[in-house]
Amino acid sequence: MSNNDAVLEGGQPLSRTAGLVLVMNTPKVVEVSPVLIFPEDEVEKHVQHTVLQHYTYYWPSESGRSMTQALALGLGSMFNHSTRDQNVGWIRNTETEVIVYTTLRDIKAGEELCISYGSARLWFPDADAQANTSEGLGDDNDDTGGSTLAELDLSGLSKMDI
Ligand SMILES: C[S@@+](CC[C@H](N)C(=O)[O-])C[C@H]1O[C@@H](n2cnc3c(N)ncnc32)[C@H](O)[C@@H]1O
Repeated sequence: MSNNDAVLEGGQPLSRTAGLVLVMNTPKVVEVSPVLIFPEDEVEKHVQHTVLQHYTYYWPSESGRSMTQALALGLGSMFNHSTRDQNVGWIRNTETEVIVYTTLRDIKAGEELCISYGSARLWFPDADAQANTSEGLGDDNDDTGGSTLAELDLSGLSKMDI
């Protein structure tokens, strides 16, 4: 059993597709996902024409262009997005080629773990934003058109040793 087996399990959360649910109270690092990096030419020719585009993260490229993308292996591809209550932050480590996912607040066992896909427009109807509407909290993020997970600015976590 790996550490991840003890922390996360599959659930049926927000999107009614797969997601991740916490099985113990508030660990700090909930997942470290190695990444599979797609160079720019592969992104242009292949990735952006497939469902993989909905799972990949922007990854810094040698050329400085932003077309390089990375697929998180392990559980990193299974986090759903929350507009209302993101409880997990993430950050790339480009040296070790992993994405590290870290709790942002106390989280109880049984809660869904959600990251933010960033401020770009979402490419799916946001179940979390719709929940906001039903609670009278407004709905300003039910957009479509974006495609790739964007980076969250996590000051203070950028020097993690993982
Ligand atoms: C990175 S995957 C997350 C895992 C995905 N739920 C699955 O079953 O494979 C991104 C996809 O999850 C779904 N998703 C994530 N967050 C969502 C949300 N807040 N509302 C609705 N669908 C969501 C969308 O279909 C999106 O394309």
